[in-house]
Amino acid sequence: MSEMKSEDQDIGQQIERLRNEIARHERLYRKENQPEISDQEFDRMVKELEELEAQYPLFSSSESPTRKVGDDRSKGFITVRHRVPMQSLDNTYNQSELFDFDTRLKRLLPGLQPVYLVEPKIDGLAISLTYEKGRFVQAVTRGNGEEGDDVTENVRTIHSLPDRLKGDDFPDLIEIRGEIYMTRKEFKRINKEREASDLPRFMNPRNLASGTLKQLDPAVVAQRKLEIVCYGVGEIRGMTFHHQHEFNELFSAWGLPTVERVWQAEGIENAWKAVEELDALRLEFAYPTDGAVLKLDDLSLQQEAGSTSKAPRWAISYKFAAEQAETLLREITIQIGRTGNLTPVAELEPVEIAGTTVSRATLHNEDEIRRKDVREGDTVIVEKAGEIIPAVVRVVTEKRKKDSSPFDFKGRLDELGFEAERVPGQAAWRLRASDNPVRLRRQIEHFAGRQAMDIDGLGKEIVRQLVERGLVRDVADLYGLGADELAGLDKFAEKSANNLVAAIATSREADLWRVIHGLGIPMIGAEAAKLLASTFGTMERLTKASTEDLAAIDGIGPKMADSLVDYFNEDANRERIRRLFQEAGLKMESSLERHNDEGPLSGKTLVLTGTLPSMTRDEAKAKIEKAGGKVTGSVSRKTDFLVAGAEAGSKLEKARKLDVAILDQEALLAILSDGS
Ligand SMILES: NC(=O)c1ccc[n+]([C@@H]2O[C@H](COP(=O)([O-])OP(=O)(O)OC[C@H]3O[C@@H](n4cnc5c(N)ncnc54)[C@H](O)[C@@H]3O)[C@@H](O)[C@H]2O)c1
Repeated sequence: MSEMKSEDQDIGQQIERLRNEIARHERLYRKENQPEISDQEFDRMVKELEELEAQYPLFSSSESPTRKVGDDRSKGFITVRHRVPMQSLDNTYNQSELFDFDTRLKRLLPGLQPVYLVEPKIDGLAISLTYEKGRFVQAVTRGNGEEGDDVTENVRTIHSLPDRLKGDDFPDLIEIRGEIYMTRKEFKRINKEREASDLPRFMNPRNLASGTLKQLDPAVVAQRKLEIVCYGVGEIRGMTFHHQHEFNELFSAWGLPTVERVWQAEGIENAWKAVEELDALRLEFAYPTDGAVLKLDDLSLQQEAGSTSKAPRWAISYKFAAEQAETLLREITIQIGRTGNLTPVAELEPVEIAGTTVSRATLHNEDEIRRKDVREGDTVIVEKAGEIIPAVVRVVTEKRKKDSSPFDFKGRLDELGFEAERVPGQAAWRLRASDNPVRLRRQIEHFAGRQAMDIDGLGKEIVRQLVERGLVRDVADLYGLGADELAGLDKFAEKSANNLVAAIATSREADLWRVIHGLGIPMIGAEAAKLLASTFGTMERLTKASTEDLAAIDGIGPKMADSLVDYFNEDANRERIRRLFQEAGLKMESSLERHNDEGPLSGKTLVLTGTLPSMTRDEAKAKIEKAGGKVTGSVSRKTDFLVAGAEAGSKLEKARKLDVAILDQEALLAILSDGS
């Protein structure tokens, strides 16, 4: 009996761990647009959870990610309820499961002779567009399926989306369901531009499209070209349809962008042929695709089949698998990150995957190693998808050597002499001692990098020697280095030493955001560093900010705010910043759109709309910014004032709905004159 109990406990814990891990990846994917793992790996985790929940119904829960749609809602947007919920789709990567779907449907709908519609599965973000009497009125993201974010203003920047539908035969109201995406060409263009301005690249078109759609300023959205494809409907009032394929035909007639090719297939064998045809064609489409969607064409049969809490029973997506290869895992090494995070890495017998040679793959963390039971000397399946780093998918257990034993993560850290601890509530381990030489090296390399202080000539090899010889124990020591000390390093000429001293000296003038990013504060990348620099202007003000001040900034989440406050509370970090300022003489000021925190509008967010009697919008914007205010493009709960001129439209309505204070030109000028 007691044995049963402990087995139950183990399973319960396993399920809980898996749910937490899935929730973490959902957040990374949907809210931060920075997935760590491939979609296929994510789907495998969900499947594993589904199987466990089916086997142990005791632990099933309506809150489980297997029953709920992943949530994309974010701060700064108004939430809108969908008239008809937006669901997910069941998915499979395997042909026999696709045929099982057909069998299940036939069991559910006896006598069914299915006609399937096979459509490309666009890899973007789901969107619901409301048209009233042929006029576009609102765009809402999927959100949690029941309610999503109102992104109407951002969606209006999409040129290919008509404001008015063509023709004159429209329903009174229709929710059109589609997918927002970015073309590969536009993705490449933006990344190239970012590289030229020394900004980090985006990972893939989906992440970039998703980050763009959730920008609070439609002007930024307009600079990045988003596109849209429509394929389905939610609520319809005043028009009747009988088949799914009618939507595609009608959307084209209305001038809405649709998928260029759909297949109508009788029976699952023909549907499978269509899937194969689609796979051969899909790279020619303008949008990224990650699979095919099979839907019953007959709408009355769709209704009869119904849906689960997460997905319809009458449709399924077949996803095209990422490329995989089998190879030998020689050794598991531990990589030290700049924040002291310890990541296990699989050192592999080099193998060719998707045109590149792969010799290392991430194992993510201790829990992942345990979950997959990956051991040194195992034969493993490795996968590379898109631009995501290669990952070990599973072990080929039949090829496992008899004498192998499970990998002991903690034991390996002890062997390596790492003083480390598991970060509370996370799967990550982090070094406790900040003076670990490898961590110090990573910190200095990061500090000197192009994305941070941009110190030319301070490469990995020099850093290694500086640390080994004890010349640099902290980044602040770099500024005390003399040319003679540097000239003493191996293979380092006098001229290079002088150049390096000069480059280090120049970096004293670097903008504050480079210093913030260079410090290597966990979770704070270059983009966040820029936001912080432009908001606070000086390091002194930033270090005094409270968690609430920080979290109130658009683009700084609560976890980032906590991380900053933790960093500035640690004595060693305060001392580092003091030395950088007082001894090394770093300027630590920002010339990014400087913030006036004493002006009458300091800390306030304003939106301009309509025509003002005697000021252009640009003039008004400049005056507001000079007074310390910020001007954004759309009204949200964070807006303090709406400045409304003549012919103010939907923004005025929205401001009234949200109880945002409304100013006319006179009232604005009165506030501005308070400060002069
Ligand atoms: N890599 C990660 O860390 C990570 C994390 C979370 C989710 N994900 C990915 O997201 C998926 C879950 O997201 P999901 O619930 O949106 O499921 P999904 O993307 O697999 O399928 C449902 C969605 O497909 C879209 N779609 C595209 N073309 C369509 C068409 N022709 N007809 C109908 N719908 C179409 C719709 O937006 C719909 O909401 C996972 O399966 C995984 O692939 C990845």
